[in-house]
Amino acid sequence: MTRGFPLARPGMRIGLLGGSFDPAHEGHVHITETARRRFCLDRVWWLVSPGNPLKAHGPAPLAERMATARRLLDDPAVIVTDVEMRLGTRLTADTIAALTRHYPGVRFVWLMGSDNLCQFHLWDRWREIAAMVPIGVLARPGTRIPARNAVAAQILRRWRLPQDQAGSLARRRPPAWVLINLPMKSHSSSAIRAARSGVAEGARR
Ligand SMILES: Nc1ncnc2c1ncn2[C@@H]1O[C@H](COP(=O)(O)OP(=O)(O)OP(=O)(O)O)[C@@H](O)[C@H]1O
Ligand SMILES: O=C(O)c1ccc[n+]([C@@H]2O[C@H](COP(=O)([O-])O)[C@@H](O)[C@H]2O)c1
Repeated sequence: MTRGFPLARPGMRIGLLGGSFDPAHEGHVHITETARRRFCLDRVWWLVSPGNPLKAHGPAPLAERMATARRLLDDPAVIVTDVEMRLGTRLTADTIAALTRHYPGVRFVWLMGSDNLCQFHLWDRWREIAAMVPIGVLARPGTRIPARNAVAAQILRRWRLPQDQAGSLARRRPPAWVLINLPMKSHSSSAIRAARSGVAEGARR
């Protein structure tokens, strides 16, 4: 196994939660716990991104974001990793292709909040992503209903599984996806950053 890469055995079901985690928050923890349970995952990897290809401004340094994420977690089944930086990939299609090559036999599931499903059709080679791995979508305040009618959701509608089949998602041959309704948490990294800069602004006055 390559140095710095998380360990995984063939047959394991691993959820991939990609994100800027700038910073990580309770919302991430909550959807991770729900995804683990509902999709019967052995592990969830938090792929701390070197930078979202669709976001104009770069995030805080990667090491800082990883350290904050690790402090927040209390579950050995959730691994915080900078594997995208190690692979040299930023685009999700490239990351998934590289991980599938590196970890033959591992069953990866891409995880995302419903806000991301709303703009999934803007991601690079999004149809390839849907053809490579099953996708688990977790409801997020404000986008639970819009996500059902999102462009990608419409195009992929015949591969959508009912929620009561979520436990089989990792075993499914892609395309396959599920939208999970859960008690939603409104935490967001941008709100945390805005609150911090408001505090810093106040302190300067
Ligand atoms: N409160 C939440 N409920 C559901 N999904 C969430 C929540 N917060 C984050 N996510 C999902 O977690 C993944 C990583 O999120 P990210 O690191 O971008 O945090 P964020 O809070 O969405 O950041 P920002 O506010 O800067 O956009 C994304 O798929 C996002 O949809
Ligand atoms: O590959 C793409 O085109 C693409 C476009 C937007 C977002 N993503 C990925 O989606 C994940 C969530 O991104 P973010 O910045 O909203 O946390 C993260 O892993 C990004 O790399 C990927």
